[in-house]
Amino acid sequence: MADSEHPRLILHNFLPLDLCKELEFIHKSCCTVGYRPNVLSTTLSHLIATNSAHFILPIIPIRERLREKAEEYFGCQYELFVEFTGLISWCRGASIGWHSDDNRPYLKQRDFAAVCYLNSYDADFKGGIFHFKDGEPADIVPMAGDVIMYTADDQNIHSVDEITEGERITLTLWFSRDVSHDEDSKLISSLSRALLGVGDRKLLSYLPVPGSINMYWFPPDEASSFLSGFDIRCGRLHVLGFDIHQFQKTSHLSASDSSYNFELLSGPLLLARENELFETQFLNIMHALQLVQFYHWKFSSLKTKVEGSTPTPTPTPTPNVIPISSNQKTEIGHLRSAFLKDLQLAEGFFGNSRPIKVMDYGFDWLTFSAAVPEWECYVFKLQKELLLHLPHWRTNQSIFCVPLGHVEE
Ligand SMILES: O=C(O)CCC(=O)C(=O)O
Ligand SMILES: [Fe+2]
Repeated sequence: MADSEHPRLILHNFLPLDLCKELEFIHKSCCTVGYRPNVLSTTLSHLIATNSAHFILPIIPIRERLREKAEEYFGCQYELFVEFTGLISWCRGASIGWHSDDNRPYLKQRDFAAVCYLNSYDADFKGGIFHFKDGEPADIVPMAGDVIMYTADDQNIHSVDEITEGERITLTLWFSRDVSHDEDSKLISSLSRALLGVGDRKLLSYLPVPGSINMYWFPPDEASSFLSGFDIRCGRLHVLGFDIHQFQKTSHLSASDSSYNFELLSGPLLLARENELFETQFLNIMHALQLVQFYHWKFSSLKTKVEGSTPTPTPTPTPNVIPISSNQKTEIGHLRSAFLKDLQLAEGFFGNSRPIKVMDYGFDWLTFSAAVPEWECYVFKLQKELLLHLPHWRTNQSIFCVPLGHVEE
């Protein structure tokens, strides 16, 4: 498949599709504006910093398998450290010209790259084809579950075509032979700090806390004034048909008073859709977004449950939905114009993808409200697993899968 001048490896169907969907959910719930134009990213350190460290867990087994695969294929058994792990998405307009991945003085420690495609060309986005400058295979059409690995030096100069529609999502890792660039030790110390005393506030510990507002503003150079562009979290909610409403109205909203409005995203919120308000309170914008993304991820199974066609139908609570008053409608409109200054830009950035059309087709609040307890179970289980893993990670100063057997629900 590869020659010795261009060491590279292509693995088809390396990741199961349900895992790809899970990672997509994590990214769409937690990402910030990224390191390149029109790129969004979710780093492991950001997950830790925003009280979402439990989302690291689904990534750990893949990370381990990829490191083993790289060591085996490139002939460096037990020599590699993970230098960086991140979920990365490229939205409309993103591209990268010919480059090697170690092409900056501060990137010289990078020896190998692994890119896992979490969604597919054509079905989920257009453009975004990967090209190697020399050697075979030359062109890689991203397909969910496939992985490419290559040396980070100039034996594997590559480029990615511009994304013209949709959002192209990857899990990307770089490996280094240099232990001083091992990300594990840094992650373990921030994890230890973040989870200190977690036992005392167990019930709150899996609820996300937003990072600073400018991390979520697109384009990033507008984040000093917030006069144009949009908040990516509100943008994601908007393209899925949701608006936000302030839980408790404390004073008259002014769309021009941005600092007041931005604090509002860190406080309790309600979700609205068309002419209805869902009365379940969310802790902040991250919490609301996570629920919407979870609903989106689990849509089919939630729908099946609610419709009672499973052998043991789960009883679902009646959703607390009320009609929106005209005052509330005005307030919702104010929030929308404060956080989505450029509505068209937001729609173009995230829009036109298949799952959005699927959701439009079958939305109902009953199914949505069924997502709330399911989401709680899911994050609580991850949180428990994390707390069981952490002592082992601390002892070994390494992040790895600990065979813990069945973790109680
Ligand atoms: O996402 C890809 O296919 C490759 C991205 C890339 O070349 C990079 O991030 O350096
Ligand atoms: Fe690259």
